[in-house]
Amino acid sequence: MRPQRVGVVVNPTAGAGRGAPAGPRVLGTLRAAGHDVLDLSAPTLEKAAASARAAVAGDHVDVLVVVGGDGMVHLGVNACAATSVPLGVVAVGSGNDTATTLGLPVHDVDAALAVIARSGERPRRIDAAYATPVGRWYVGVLSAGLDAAVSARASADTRSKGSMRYVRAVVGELRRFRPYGYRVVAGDRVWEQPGTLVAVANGPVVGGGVRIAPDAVLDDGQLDVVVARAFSRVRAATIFPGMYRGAHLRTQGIETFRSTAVVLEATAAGAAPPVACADGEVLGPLPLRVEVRPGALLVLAGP
Ligand SMILES: Nc1ncnc2c1ncn2[C@@H]1O[C@H](COP(=O)(O)OP(=O)(O)OP(=O)(O)O)[C@@H](O)[C@H]1O
Repeated sequence: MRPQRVGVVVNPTAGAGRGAPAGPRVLGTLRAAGHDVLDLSAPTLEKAAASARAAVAGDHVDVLVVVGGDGMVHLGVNACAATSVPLGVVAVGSGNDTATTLGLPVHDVDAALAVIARSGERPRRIDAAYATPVGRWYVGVLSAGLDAAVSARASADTRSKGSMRYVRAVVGELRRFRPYGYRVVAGDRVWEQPGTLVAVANGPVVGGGVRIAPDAVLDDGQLDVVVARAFSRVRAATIFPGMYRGAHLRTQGIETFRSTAVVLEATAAGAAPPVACADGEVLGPLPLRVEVRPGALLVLAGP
């Protein structure tokens, strides 16, 4: 990559603190390569997102590099989508689902920087999904089902550590689970019933390796919608492990369909669906409309 203006956003808390040492290494390596590096990091996610967006929108950077997990990719997507500024990813998070899907190095700062340097002149164009009325982009998966409730509970749990936090969240949400009332409209297809899960996938993976939409492709101009009917708590718990391999799609009552736009609504036929999250970050409550914007994002991910 020829010397240019590179904006960098570091999440020092990513990957249980992996982001902290990765930050100075990324900044130092890029500066040593002759780039004009602008550190856009901030003490909070909101401030970092605002400074990244302002730098891209104000034409202060030619490239944006995020250092962290899927949440930082989400931040980068929301700054770079529908612009000509490509996004580079140094994946040091806990899940790194988007980096994995893009075939990027994970937990290897030097290898990630090498990919960024190599792809600088030839970024890859991928689709991004745009959700309204929240006005947010995402690249991975939007979830508005039991998995979203679990991840919201896990993020709110500040007492438990590491994977214990996730285990507690699964147990807690399964205990209180009652099927949610959904109406999903995708093209001329309407799916309306009490259900366990609704996901709108641009990429295939969510939640640190769960292959929720194994056939989703980042640059096919389509969204893969995955819906699951109302399952009992026990049945939901037995289906879950197979989701890491995508085996859930063989389960009766779980369907998938493709569309370029999807509307998700809550109905009174079940409990209120959880607040939706996308790329692992909270997005907002239903109703939501999601539309794929083909080729809206440039990523430094090699050819
Ligand atoms: N200074 C900061 N800048 C950005 N995000 C921050 C900051 N401090 C804390 N965070 C939190 O970090 C979260 C994003 O974490 P990120 O996704 O980068 O890493 P991770 O959670 O370890 O990885 P993954 O999402 O891949 O599992 C945000 O939701 C935000 O709340």
